[in-house]
Parts: sequence; C-alpha cells; structure tokens
Amino acid sequence: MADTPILETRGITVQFGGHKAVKDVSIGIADGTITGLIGPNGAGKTTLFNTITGLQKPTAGKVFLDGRDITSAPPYKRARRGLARTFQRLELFVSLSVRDNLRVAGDIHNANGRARIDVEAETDRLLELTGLADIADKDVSDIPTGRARVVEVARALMTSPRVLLLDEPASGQTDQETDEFAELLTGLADQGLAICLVEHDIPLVMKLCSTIHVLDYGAILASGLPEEIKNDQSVINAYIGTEEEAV
Ligand SMILES: Nc1ncnc2c1ncn2[C@@H]1O[C@H](COP(=O)(O)OP(=O)(O)OP(=O)(O)O)[C@@H](O)[C@H]1O
Repeated sequence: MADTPILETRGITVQFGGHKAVKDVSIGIADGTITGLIGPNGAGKTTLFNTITGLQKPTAGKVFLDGRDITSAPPYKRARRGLARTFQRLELFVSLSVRDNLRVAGDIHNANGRARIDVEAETDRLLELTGLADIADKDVSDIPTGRARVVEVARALMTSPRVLLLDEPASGQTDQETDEFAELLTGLADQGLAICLVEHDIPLVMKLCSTIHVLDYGAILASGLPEEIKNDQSVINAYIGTEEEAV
C-alpha cells in the first residue's frame, strides 16, 4: 500500500479558553494501515478526533482528506468523502436491533451519499464479516458492551469509508472479543482501509499498529514503530509506566 497519507492533520491546535487541549499536532494516516494514537487521560485524543471529523473547530491548523483541505467542511461532507468514526461513549440506537442500526446507516448513506449501496446485501455482508450475525435481531440494549462496540464499527462500515477513526473500541470487551476484534481490524486494513485507533489497551495497540503517535498534554510526545514507542523513556515515564493509573 502507498505510504502517502489519505488523512493528514497539519499543525492542529485546539484551545478551550486558556487551555490548549491539542498543540500543533501533525499526523498522517495511510491507506491499508492501522495507526495508533495513545496517551494519558485528557491528553487530547478525542479532541483531535473531533477536529478531524468536524465536530470541533481548530484554533489553528488544517485537516486534509485525500489531498483536499476539509478544515472548514461540516461533518456530513467529511462523511461523504469517506471519513467514519466510532465514539468512546457508544452512540448507537439502543432501542433498535443490531441489523436495524446498520440499515439506518445504509439508508442515510444512500439519501446523502454519492455511490448508492444495496442496503440489505451490505447489511448481511457486514453482519457476517464482523461476527454479529448471531445477534442480528437482538435489540442493542440487550447485548453486552463489548459486542455493541463491534456494532458501532459495523455501522460505520455501512458508509463505505476510506478512513475509520476508532475511539477506545476495545473498552468493555472480553479478551476473546478483543482477539476477534483485532482480526477484524487487520482484515479491514488488508483490504485498504486506513484506520486510526485511540485505545488504552497497549498490547492491542502494539500488536495492530504500524505507527504509533503518543499525545501528552495535547502535544506529540513521540511517534514511531511499536518497538520504538515501547522503549521510549519519555513515553514510559508519561504513560506506559503508569498504565494502570491511566486506564
Ligand atoms: N468542550 C470542551 N471544553 C473545555 N475543555 C475540554 C472540552 N473537551 C475537552 N476538553 C479538555 O481538553 C483536554 C483533552 O480532552 P480529551 O477528551 O480530548 O482527552 P483524551 O485524550 O481523549 O482523554 P481520554 O483518554 O480520557 O478519553 C482535557 O483537559 C479536557 O478536559
């Protein structure tokens, strides 16, 4: 896969009053790769995701998708151009079935999007792909959190994204669910999807990601390969060494 990033932030800064939550962050996410974004609570990871998806206006800096400046584009336009995300606090339709959560996303995509999809066929395909077929007709309110996180990913995939941003997707998953989830993400990246993973499960991040960026107090503390990050003393001091406290 090409190393040219499909998604790029350049010098993103986000200031809330006198507090800089994100400071001059430049990262790139390439097709067919999984990029990790880690760091202590409050480091600015979600704020950076919100800026990339258009929920948060940056104080400074730009966001590029496929070479186009999308800094001023509203969230729905970014979604149309191939950006999808999941949320740290699940944002599913809890009174609907798993299947209907996917269908709704497909219908919205068809109403707003450019390339129409066959909603029924795509729903069935993604239920199989994500291992949700056995609970397809259950209401989301009746399924465990770990599997609901997979529903959120499946729903995001209904929009045929090119970039998928995942905010703590393994939180609440059992070890077995996390293993299956890791396989799913690897398969999606192998098919060309660019994935950015915010996650406190460090072993999972180390296993999946080709590049990892560490945020601390809003700024990039370190960027590199998993081995480099694992052995970086500043990262150990700021985050990995105190992982129990950070989670
Ligand atoms: N809307 C807001 N208004 C004011 N401050 C905010 C707002 N959103 C986030 N912050 C602050 O910005 C900083 C970064 O928060 P953010 O949620 O991005 O961190 P995070 O790295 O995602 O943390 P976590 O790992 O706990 O999810 C925190 O100090 C937070 O309190």
